[in-house]
Parts: sequence; structure tokens; C-alpha cells
Amino acid sequence: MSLVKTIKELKEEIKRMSYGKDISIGFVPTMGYLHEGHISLIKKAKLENDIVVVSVFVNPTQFGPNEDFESYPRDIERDYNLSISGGADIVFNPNVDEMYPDGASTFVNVKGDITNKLCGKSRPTHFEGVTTVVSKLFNIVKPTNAYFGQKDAQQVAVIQKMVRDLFFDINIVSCPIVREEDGLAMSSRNVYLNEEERNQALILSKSLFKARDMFLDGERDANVLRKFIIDNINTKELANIDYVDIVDAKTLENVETINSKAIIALAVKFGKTRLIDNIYLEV
Ligand SMILES: Nc1ncnc2c1ncn2[C@@H]1O[C@H](COP(=O)(O)OP(=O)(O)OP(=O)(O)O)[C@@H](O)[C@H]1O
Ligand SMILES: CC(C)(CO)[C@@H](O)C(=O)[O-]
Ligand code: BAL
Repeated sequence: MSLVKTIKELKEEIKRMSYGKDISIGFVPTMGYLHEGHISLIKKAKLENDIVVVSVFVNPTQFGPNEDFESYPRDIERDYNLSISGGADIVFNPNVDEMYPDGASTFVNVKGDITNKLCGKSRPTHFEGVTTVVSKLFNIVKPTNAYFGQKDAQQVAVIQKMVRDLFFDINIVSCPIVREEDGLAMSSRNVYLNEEERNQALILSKSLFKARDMFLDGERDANVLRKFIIDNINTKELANIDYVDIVDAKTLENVETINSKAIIALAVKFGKTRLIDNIYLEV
């Protein structure tokens, strides 16, 4: 079990743990301030691989100029202990200079609708930051399997596309959303919410669950479901909708009639805190 800060140390540690054998490496990239959602990814990785590497790195290139890079919650000691008790073997916690020694000059960019819509619309440089840092991390860790949460459904789709397009020999594993008991999707940013915002934010999961019930009862018109969710969220005075969209689960194209696996995805601000959530609809 170890906490490493440099790429050199990480590579040495992986080599030491592999005893010269061809072992499988499970990789869980995170921005830290871990919760049960992250731990579920680590536990799954532990079941499916010889060793598990968790990265904790708040990546500056995926934050816009007016976003929360500086204030993003950080606590590496707590993250290290939680990772290890979840089953991680190595926690990689580099600083910005280690990951960007020459500054941010080379980018990996997945172009097109898949990155321009949904979160990419209000965070126009976000996904190029994500694909750039994830490529760097993949090249450093060389994982067999990499684990991502469906809470960031667009991120999973974008990374799957990047892996296909660039022939990364890595299996991307998409893991279900872990929720608080009352339904709120777990997120490191939930700590920003005050009590009233936290209460009102419950409308997100409630509306998604109700819309899924309507779908299961036979409603296939995406506009009806979308309007239902928007109207519900707008009953909360602190909610400020960024988007509510119903998209094909693979391509993220908007759908009118739901005939194949789809995602209802949303982003809503409560005060200064932007929350995302989604739910899958299986035909
Ligand atoms: N509730 C959750 N259930 C399952 N996976 C999750 C959950 N929350 C985050 N993850 C996954 O954990 C990985 C690391 O995410 P990250 O560190 O950004 O956490 P986060 O809680 O999503 O933070 P943020 O508040 O920035 O959205 C991502 O693959 C993300 O999808
Ligand atoms: C994948 C990731 C760790 C890249 O910084 C981040 O976007 C996240 O935590 O989801
Ligand atoms: N999990 C998403 C990371 C971000 O919002 O930057």
C-alpha cells in the first residue's frame, strides 16, 4: 500500500508489485474528496484486477476560468485512507507540475456533438481537459481496466470514443450511480450546498425517478418526459436549470421517441453549486 507523488515512483511501485509477472491493473481516476461513489469503483476494480491504482488529481485544464478549481475540496490524507480501505494498492497524487511539466501545450480533443452538447455547452473547454489528463494518466498507469461512474454519463461516452479512436488497449468499465439514502447522487461538490439548497436539490432524483416510472408505464415521447422534469424542477425557487435532455445512450444524439436505450441527463445549479444527475431508460 503506498501513496506516491511522482510518475517515477508510481512506475517503480507498479513494477515492484507485479514481481515481473504480467498482471492486470485496475485504474480509478478521481479528483479526490472521496465518497461512496468513488469507493464503489475501487471495490469493483479490486474484484476484477490483480492490483488497483487510484489517482487523486484536481485537473486544472478541465475547469473553466470562472469555475471552482481553487476551491475544489481537497483532503489527501482522508482520500488515501478511504482508498486503501476500499481495496486500492497505490494512490497516485501528483501535483500540477508533475502532470503538466511544460504547461498545458498538447491536448487530446474528441470533436463533435458528443463533446459540444450537454455539459460541453456550458463548459466548452471541459472535455478536452478531461480527455487530455485521462490520456496522460492512461499512458502513465497503463491499466488493463479503467473505472468510471455513470453519474458523469457524458464523460464515459467521450472516454469510450477516445479509447476507440486512439486505439488505447484499455477496457472502460462504466459503474452505476451511488446515491444518498434520500436519492441525491453522491458528489464531492455536495459539500458546497447549504441546508436549503441540499433539500431543494432532492427534486433532481425525484423527478428522474418519476419520469422513469412514466416511461415504464409506456410513455415514449421524450418531450413529455422532458417537460415533466423541467416543470418539477422549476417548482424549486433555488434551482437554475442548465439543461434537461433525453439522448441516445451511445451516441448522445437527442431523441424524440424513445425506441432504444436512452439517458435522461440534467445539470442544475443550486446557488453556486452545479449538480449533474441522470437515469438510464431501457426499452
Ligand atoms: N455518485 C457516484 N456514483 C458512482 N460514481 C461516481 C459518483 N460520483 C462520482 N463518481 C465517479 O467517480 C469518478 C471520479 O469523479 P470525481 O472525483 O469528479 O467525483 P465527483 O463526486 O463526481 O465530483 P464532482 O463533484 O466534481 O462532480 C468519476 O468516474 C465519477 O463519475
Ligand atoms: C476523470 C477525471 C478524474 C479526470 O480529471 C475527472 O473528470 C473526474 O473525476 O470525473
Ligand atoms: N466528475 C466531473 C469532474 C468535473 O466536474 O470537473
